[in-house]
Amino acid sequence: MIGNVESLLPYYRFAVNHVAVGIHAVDKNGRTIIYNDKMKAIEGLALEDVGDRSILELFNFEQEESTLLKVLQSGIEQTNVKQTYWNRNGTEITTINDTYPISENGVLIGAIELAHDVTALEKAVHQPYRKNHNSVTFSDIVAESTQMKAVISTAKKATRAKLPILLIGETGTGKDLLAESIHNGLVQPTDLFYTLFCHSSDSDLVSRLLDDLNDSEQVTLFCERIDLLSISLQQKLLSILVKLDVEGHQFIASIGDDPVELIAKGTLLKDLYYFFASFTIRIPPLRKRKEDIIPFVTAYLARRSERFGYALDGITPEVEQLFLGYSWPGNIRELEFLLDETTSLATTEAVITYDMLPLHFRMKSGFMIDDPKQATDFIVQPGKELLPLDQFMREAEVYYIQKAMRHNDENVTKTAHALGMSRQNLQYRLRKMKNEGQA
Ligand SMILES: Nc1ncnc2c1ncn2[C@@H]1O[C@H](COP(=O)(O)OP(=O)(O)OP(=O)(O)O)[C@@H](O)[C@H]1O
Repeated sequence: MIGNVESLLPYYRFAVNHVAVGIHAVDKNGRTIIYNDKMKAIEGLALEDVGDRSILELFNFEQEESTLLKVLQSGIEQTNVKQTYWNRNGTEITTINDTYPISENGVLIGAIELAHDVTALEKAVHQPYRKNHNSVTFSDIVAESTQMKAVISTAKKATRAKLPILLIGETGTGKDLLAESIHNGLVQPTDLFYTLFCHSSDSDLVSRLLDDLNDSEQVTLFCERIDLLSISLQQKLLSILVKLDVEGHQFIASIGDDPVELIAKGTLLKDLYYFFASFTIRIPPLRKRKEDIIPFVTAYLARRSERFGYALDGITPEVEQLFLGYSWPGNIRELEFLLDETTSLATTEAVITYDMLPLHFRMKSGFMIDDPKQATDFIVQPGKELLPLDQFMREAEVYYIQKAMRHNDENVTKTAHALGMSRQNLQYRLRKMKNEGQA
């Protein structure tokens, strides 16, 4: 250090308040002693607010969730910890924190937290393509399977055809993404991409269409999920489309099921279907193109680590097998949400393991194995003799209880609660497993 501490104080003060990292230091009683400008900006508080109060009073988190307090109590540093909480103004904050104990002459005197604000990034990654990028293109679409490659190649032809386009696919298969990519790839570009969200309960939305679309502009009108509009609104939409149908506009619509079935059920107006049906693209559900699952996971993790600098860059073979076996009724959207949920809890892990997956998914993926052959393979292995049922059930019970205990940090009370049994009952089974050498 050059110069004495006193003369350096103004420099330290300046540095602390201009650095882009939130700094919060507390003394050994948990009282705030440093709270810099960036931290105020992150947490929406002022030093006067922080003054004499302890951390617990200021924020709505439980004692065990405050890393500053944990470090103060344990004396052990905690780095790369992600925290999402609501401050006293009710604002949601997500930070990645490094928290260190501060000691002098071997005695713990306080703790300091360095917080990187990732609130905005966290929100942005939720809808990674559509909300983030101004301009989604075909290269943003994961398409490893032959079916998806065919979809992209047909969609590219549609950019030249100057015909209305109908996108057919289950929820979450990527119809919106494809519509935007088509718009951005149009050989004769339009001025505006306008989405008509047909699942809004606002019945005026169709009426407003004519006012919203300015005569002078050429528009790509994407009518999202026309099958969710009432038949009378579909009639109204068709009459507007016919009026608008002049050279230069591009019309795209999407539906969530087979059009013949929708028409038969009375949820899709035949004439509206004919208006769009000149160029039809079917996006298959994810369970029919499993080759896209792992590439999507890889692309998702790469994008995330690029943004946050996380180490998480893969999944274990066990998770891969589970993902490939599951039927994904919510398609890519369901996979994306699952990855959001799993990675938002990750801290320093390098790969996603089975134990990191949310319990609801582990439960349901156990029952919703898509391929019955694969489901059988877990239990009935070729070339192996079948176990008697009661032995199989005993082994399954041991396996399930061990997993449940691990998931609940070996806490008997929590595990018993999660398994819907009494503490005594679980303790009895654990003792029995131990005596039989299974735990
Ligand atoms: N092939 C893909 N590659 C990358 N991301 C995808 C792909 N398919 C879907 N997604 C992502 O999955 C999410 C759901 O996609 P999208 O909203 O386009 O589905 P959709 O078929 O329009 O669903 P809905 O019918 O419910 O509106 C989006 O975040 C989208 O970016």
